[in-house]
Amino acid sequence: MSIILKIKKTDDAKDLPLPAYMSEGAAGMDLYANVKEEVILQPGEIKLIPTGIQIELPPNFEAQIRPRSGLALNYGITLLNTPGTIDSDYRGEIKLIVINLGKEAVKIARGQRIAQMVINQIVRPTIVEAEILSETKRDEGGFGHTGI
Ligand SMILES: O=c1ccn([C@H]2C[C@H](O)[C@@H](COP(=O)(O)OP(=O)(O)OP(=O)(O)O)O2)c(=O)[nH]1
Repeated sequence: MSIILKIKKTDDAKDLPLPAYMSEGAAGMDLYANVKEEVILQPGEIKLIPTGIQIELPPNFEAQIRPRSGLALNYGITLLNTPGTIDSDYRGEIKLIVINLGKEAVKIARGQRIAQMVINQIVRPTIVEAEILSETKRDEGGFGHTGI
């Protein structure tokens, strides 16, 4: 399926590249850190890192912002709320809630590829309150009920 994703750079990010897919089959496009100068994240520290982009998704689509595995494995850098949800009616700058779960301080430079964004189609069902739900063999069993 091919859709259009409109991306607007914020005024302070005109020099950064547009997000891009880094390989032919990449699911996520990499997002850049729109920080004025280098930011240091101490172990355990959380910072809101702007990406310099605002987007317009078609209705019934969402964007998920996710960590990059290399940064997670090598530095313990991840997104606290992964996957972050970007709603189709959100027009603000996309920002990343970045946390350093590693043991060392980590530097984030301007223009660094800090996270990735995956576009998904979503289903918004009509919500119906019900007193009775259909019976199943599993019934209320869960949380390892079929064995570990
Ligand atoms: O990591 C994130 C998560 C969200 N957003 C933006 C886009 C999203 O559409 C909006 C609201 O996010 P969410 O629904 O997760 O936040 P909320 O805490 O439920 O706030 P709201 O009441 O504004 O929906 O904030 C980001 O830029 N980064």
